[in-house]
Amino acid sequence: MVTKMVDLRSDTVTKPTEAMRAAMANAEVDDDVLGYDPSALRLETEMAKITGKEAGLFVPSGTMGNLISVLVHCNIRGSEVILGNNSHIHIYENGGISTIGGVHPRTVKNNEDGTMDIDLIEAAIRDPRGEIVYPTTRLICLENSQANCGGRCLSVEYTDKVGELAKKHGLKLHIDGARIFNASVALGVPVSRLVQDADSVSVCLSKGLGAPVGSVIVGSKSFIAKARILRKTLGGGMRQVGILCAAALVAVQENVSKLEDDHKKAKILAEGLNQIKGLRLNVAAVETNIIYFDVVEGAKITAETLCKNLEQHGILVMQESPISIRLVLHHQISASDVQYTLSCLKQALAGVREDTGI
Ligand SMILES: Cc1ncc(COP(=O)(O)O)c(C=O)c1O
Ligand SMILES: C[C@@H](O)[C@H](N)C(=O)O
Repeated sequence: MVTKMVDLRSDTVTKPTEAMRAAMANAEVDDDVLGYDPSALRLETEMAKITGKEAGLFVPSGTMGNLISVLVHCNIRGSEVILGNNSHIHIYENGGISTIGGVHPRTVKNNEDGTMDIDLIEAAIRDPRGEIVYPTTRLICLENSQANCGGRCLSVEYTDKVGELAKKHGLKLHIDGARIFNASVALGVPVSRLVQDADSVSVCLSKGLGAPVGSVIVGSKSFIAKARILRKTLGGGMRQVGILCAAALVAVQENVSKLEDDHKKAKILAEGLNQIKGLRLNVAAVETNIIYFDVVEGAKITAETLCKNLEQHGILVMQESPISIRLVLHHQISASDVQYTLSCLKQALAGVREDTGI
């Protein structure tokens, strides 16, 4: 009988803390579509201040935050956005920028470190002289930290270079900052400096910060005014949303300081995984709270079987491919959970044949 649950599927799985529940129960609320919900206004003001932008807008999800941002910047038919081939917007958002917004994606290969080569981004920008045949490039999207590359952090120097490139070509820059706080903590750079050149940022409160719901888009006042209208168009306008914003405010106030511990636990887990025969990963690539590892050919177990084995021991993980598994740390994973996970993995891989050369 499983006596312990260790949920490493994602940092989206956290449950609201008692402080969040109390804040929700006592939240000051009003009609947010009419622009009067005091808790929403407080959260939006706080997020604008933290990110160094003029204004913010609470949205139900990071997916909607990215969609609204892209559609505001690319509001003319035939617009094209340059984004990573391994980006969340391109892979996990149902192609919403195209299916809903009619925006054409132009992907550039994400490097292992989450970046896209600057020269390849520039080469992807359409030549205006070809406008009779080409879409028109209007936006560049970055993702920091870059989830599918293993939670890798984009440096402030790199982000500034992309910002300069966007300005040089009259383009806008959006940052999918679902985990921008993780990047800020890992790099030791304030969020406001990391996103300084961005025209818009979508920040998830429901990931490492542990809020039950929501994201905040930040940008200029005029950008946010357009985003507010589009949020309503998409059905994201909510009434007494202060109930959710009150929990999100607690998350911002109480959980940013816990992110460093998430990263430390991820590193300890990665180093432990690296000692287990049959598993392969790059420990140096673990910069924040996300770990990807492979179950190598020749190990006596497949990734699928290993996930089932772990589940039988109360450990939930995400299988990402026939051989790779993702683990995501968050503030509700303890140091003993990390050790328990390692002991279950060691047990599952015990007896890997020496001749596998792994
Ligand atoms: C990098 C990144 N961007 C955006 C999202 C979308 O957020 P949501 O799940 O709230 O739609 C996620 C994950 O959920 C993500 O990992
Ligand atoms: C899978 C993806 O959509 C989600 N953002 C996660 O990282 O869990």
